[in-house]
Amino acid sequence: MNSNLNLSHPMSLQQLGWQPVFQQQLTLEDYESNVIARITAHHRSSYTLATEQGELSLPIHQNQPLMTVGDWIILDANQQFLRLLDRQSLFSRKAAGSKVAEQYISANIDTVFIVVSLNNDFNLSRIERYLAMTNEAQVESVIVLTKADLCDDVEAKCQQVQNLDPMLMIESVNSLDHTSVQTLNAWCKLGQTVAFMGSSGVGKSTLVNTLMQSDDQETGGIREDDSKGRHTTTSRSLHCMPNGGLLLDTPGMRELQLADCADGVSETFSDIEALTKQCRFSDCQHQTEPGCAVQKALESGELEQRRLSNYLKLLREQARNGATLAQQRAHYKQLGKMYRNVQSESRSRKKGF
Ligand SMILES: Nc1nc2c(ncn2[C@@H]2O[C@H](COP(=O)(O)OP(=O)(O)OP(=O)(O)O)[C@@H](O)[C@H]2O)c(=O)[nH]1
Ligand SMILES: [Zn+2]
Repeated sequence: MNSNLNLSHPMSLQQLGWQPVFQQQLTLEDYESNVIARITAHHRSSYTLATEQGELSLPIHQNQPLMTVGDWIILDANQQFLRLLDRQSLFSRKAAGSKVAEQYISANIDTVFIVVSLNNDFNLSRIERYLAMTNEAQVESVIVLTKADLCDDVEAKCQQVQNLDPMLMIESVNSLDHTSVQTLNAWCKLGQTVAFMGSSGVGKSTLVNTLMQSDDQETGGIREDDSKGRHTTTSRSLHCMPNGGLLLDTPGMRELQLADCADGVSETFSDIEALTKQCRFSDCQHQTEPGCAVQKALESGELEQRRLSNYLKLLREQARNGATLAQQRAHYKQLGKMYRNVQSESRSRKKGF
């Protein structure tokens, strides 16, 4: 398979990730004169689209529906927006500071790899939370347990995860090892759209880099050659994988962490949250305080210790992931600044300043 496929070039619908289920949404006119396009990037005022004729840009207009990377749309022969095709799957989250506005993160992903490392990050409750998110988005998920090379009870841990659900697909890998990562290629076949999620440091970037490397090409990564043969980081969010699959990688997808699941935690542990409202002190830590309704429920057997521990743990993780998110944003900002500085420096040099 050619690893130099680039979404800016003309590609077949199948190569762009078209699935047979979308076919039934097409009209005769679509076949005859309209253009089928997939959104490959979402910019401030436009979308980048991939089509069978090559890349297009579509200005964002207020009478278009809310759309996101991965969406399939129909344009007329003059490349004007006609309609959005019904989605197979959608990741969304509530916009910060708002209770109603939804932000769309990605659409029409076939498989999400939930990446969890076999060392520090290994946590069944977290896996359950990610599964809740992928189920919500209606996406098939595969649990990828990384750092198998650093773990001496891989089998036992895989079994623990399998106990959550006998139907769950689980792969353990060493993300740095090309051969080990090959098992994931079963989900990255021609036209399959995949994405990665998981906490910071579990090995998502490493996995992506290893998977993007074909045997004959060392560059890997989500970089593409510009006309001068240099590597430039593309602003596109969909990338062709050596095996024919499409990788959907956006900051939004990477940031989809437990921090976005506060509601989910409250909902899952609504019994405990109800108890906390009955504690004598509003800032009760539910440890040794007098009049603690949570401790009382523990003593009476109404509440299981395991469940309480899990709840407190998820709350702590949420706080930690929230911090990581802020740190990540600062990091990206810094990178952007550095990149701009390098660019302006090289421009100055060219001008002979
Ligand atoms: N030994 C070993 N190290 C790994 C493995 N996967 C990742 N690492 C290392 O773990 C560190 C973190 O990996 P990353 O790929 O940056 O993790 P990430 O999930 O992309 O992290 P963020 O970019 O913060 O979201 C790096 O030093 C990797 O080399 C693995 O399977 N085995
Ligand atoms: Zn209490």
